[in-house]
Amino acid sequence: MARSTSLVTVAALQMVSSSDLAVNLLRAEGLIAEAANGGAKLAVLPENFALFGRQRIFDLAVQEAASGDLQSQLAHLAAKYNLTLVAGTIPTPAPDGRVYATSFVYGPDGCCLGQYRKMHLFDADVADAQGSYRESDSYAPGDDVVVLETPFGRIGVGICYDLRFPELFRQMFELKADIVVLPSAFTRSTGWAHWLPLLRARAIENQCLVVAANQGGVHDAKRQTSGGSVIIDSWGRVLAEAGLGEVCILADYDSAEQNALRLRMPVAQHRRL
Ligand SMILES: O=C(O)CNC(=O)[C@H](CS)NC(=O)CCC(=O)C(=O)O
Repeated sequence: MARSTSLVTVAALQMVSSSDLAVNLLRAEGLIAEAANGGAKLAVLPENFALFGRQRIFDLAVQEAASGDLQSQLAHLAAKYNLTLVAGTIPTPAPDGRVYATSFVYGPDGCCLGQYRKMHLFDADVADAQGSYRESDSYAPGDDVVVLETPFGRIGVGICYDLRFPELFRQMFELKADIVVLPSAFTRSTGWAHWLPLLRARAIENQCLVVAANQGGVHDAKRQTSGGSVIIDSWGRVLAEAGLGEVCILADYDSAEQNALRLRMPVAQHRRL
C-alpha cells in the first residue's frame, strides 16, 4: 500500500560522547547513516555530541570561528544522507569570552537553515557525583526563540535545561511550530525523575511532535546522563524510546493527524493569557 503523504520518518540519535572529537564525529555519522537507512528525513543529535566535557570547548569555539571546519562537516553529512540535521550543540564564541551552546540546523542540500543558542543555563545543585553544575561559568545564554521552516513542518529548537521553561515552547507554538527538537545532556538523577513527564507535557500542551535526543551513559567518573531519548506525538503518545547507550530511534510523524487534532481541540484559540 502506498505510504500516506502526510508521514515523515524522524530520528533521535542518542550518544555517549567523550572528549575525543574525532571518535564522536565518527559515531555521529554512524547513527546518521542508520537514520537515513531507516528512511529518516529529520535527524536530531544530542547536546555536546561532538565534544563532552568542559576542557576544550573554548579551543573548539575559537577554532570553529576561524575555520568553520566542524560546521562544514555537519553540512556535508546532512547532504550526504539527504536529511535535515539538527546538529546537537557545539560551542561558538560569545562576545564576553564565554561560549554559546549553539544548535545548527542543516537542510538536505547542506545549507544551514538557522541556529539556536541555548537560553536557559543549568546552574543547579544535583544529588549526583558531580553535585554542582554551573553552566553559566563557561556558557553565555542566547536571546532568541527559533522556529525554522522545512518542507515537512516548522521546527522549534530547544536545548536540554530549556525543557523546564514551558514559556519558551509556548512562544514556539505562537510562531507556529509543528515539531519541537530538544538536543540534551540531562543528568541521570534529574532525567530519570523529570525528563519524560516534562517532554510529554510540552508535546500535549503545544500539540506538536517532540523529538528529544539525549546523551545516555557514563562519560567520566562524575558524569552520567539519563538516556531515554524519545519521540512523542501531539497526543502525548511515546512513539519510540531508547534506553541507555548509543542508539538511533525512529518514528513516523503524521502531520495530517496532528492538524486534525488541532482542529478538534483548538487550544491555540482558547488561550486567555
Ligand atoms: O556540560 C556538558 O559537558 C554538557 N552540557 C550539559 O550537560 C548541560 C549543561 S551542564 N546539561 C543540562 O543542561 C542538564 C539539564 C538537566 O539535567 C536538568 O534540567 O535536570
